[in-house]
Amino acid sequence: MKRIPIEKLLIEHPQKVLVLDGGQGTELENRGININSPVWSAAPFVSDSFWEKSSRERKVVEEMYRDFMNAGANVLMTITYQANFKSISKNTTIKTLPAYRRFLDQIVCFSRRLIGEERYLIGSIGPWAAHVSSEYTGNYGPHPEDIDYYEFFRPQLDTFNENEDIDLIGFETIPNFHELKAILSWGEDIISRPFYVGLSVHDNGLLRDGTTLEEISAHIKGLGSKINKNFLLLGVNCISFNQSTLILKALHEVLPDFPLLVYPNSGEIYDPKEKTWYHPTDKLDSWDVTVRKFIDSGARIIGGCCRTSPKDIAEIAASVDTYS
Ligand SMILES: C[S+](C)CC[C@H](N)C(=O)O
Ligand SMILES: N[C@@H](CCS)C(=O)O
Ligand SMILES: [Zn+2]
Repeated sequence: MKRIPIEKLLIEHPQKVLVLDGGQGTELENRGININSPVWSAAPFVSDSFWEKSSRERKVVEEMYRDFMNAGANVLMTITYQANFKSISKNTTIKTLPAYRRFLDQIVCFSRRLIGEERYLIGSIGPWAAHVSSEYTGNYGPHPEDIDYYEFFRPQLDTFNENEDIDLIGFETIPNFHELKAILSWGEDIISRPFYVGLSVHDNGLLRDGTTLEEISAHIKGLGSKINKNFLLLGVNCISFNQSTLILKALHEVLPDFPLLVYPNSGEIYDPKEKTWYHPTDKLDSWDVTVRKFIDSGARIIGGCCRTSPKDIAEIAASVDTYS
C-alpha cells in the first residue's frame, strides 16, 4: 500500500510512531565500505563503478537497506549526509551544479527503488559542521552569525525540494544555534517539502555550542505563525544513548506540543582526526525501556544514529509495536 503523506500521518494518526533506520554511514563501514573520505558516507556513490549492476559496494548498500527494512524500519534515509555541494565539488570529479544535482537525484532514485512505495524516504542533509567535523563541538569559528548557511545548503536543499521521491527533508546533527536560527528563518519558498531538524546535544543537555533547550524553545515560540508550515518535527540525533531519554524529556518539557524525533548513537565518541569511534560504554537501559520513555516524551519517529545496526532497529521496532 502506498504511504500517506507524512504530514497527514502525523496529524490523523496521533498514536502512530515510525521506525527509522540506523546509522547508515557507520553501518556501511561495519560492512567493509571505506568511508574515510572528505565526503564520508557518500564516498561509495561518487565512483562510476558503483552504478554498475555488478558493483560489490552497491550490493553492500542494497543489503544494508534490506536488513534495516527486515528489522522493521518504515522510514529510511538517503546516504547523503556529507554530500553537500561544497564537499562534493571540492573533493570529487563532480564540479558543476547540474552534475551535482544529477548525482543526488541518482542516489534518491536508487534509494526509492530499493525501499518501495510504502515506506518513507528522508533526504538527509548534514550540518555546515560536517565538512569541518565540528558536529560534536558546535565550533563554527569566531563569527558563526556571518556564515552564509543558505549558500551552503541551497544546492542540496533545492534538489530535495524538487524530487518527489523525498517525503521529508532531514537537517541532521545541527550543533550551532546560528545555523538552527538560519534554517528556521526560511519560508516555504526556500524549504518547500516537509522537514525536520535533528539537534546535536551534549550529555549535559545543552546544544553543542552551549545554547540551552529553553533558548531554542523560546526562539521557536517567538517565530509564532511566521514559522515555515513544512517544519513538522524537531528532535535530537547522534546524542549518546545513555543520556537520550533525559535529553528528549527535557525537549518535550519545553515544547510539549511539538512532534519530536529521536535517534541516538551508541554512546561512543567520534575522533574526527582519525575518523574512528572510541570509548564504548555499556547501555544503562534496554531499548525497550528507552523506547517507552521516548514515546512518553512525544517521539513520533525513533531510530538509531552512528554505530547502531539492524539489531538495534529490530529491538526498537518490537518496542514501538508494544507501546504505540
Ligand atoms: C556524523 S560524523 C561521524 C560524520 C563524519 C564527519 N563529518 C567527518 O568528516 O569526519
Ligand atoms: N544519517 C547519518 C547521520 C550521521 S550523524 C548517518 O547515519 O550516517
Ligand atoms: Zn550519527
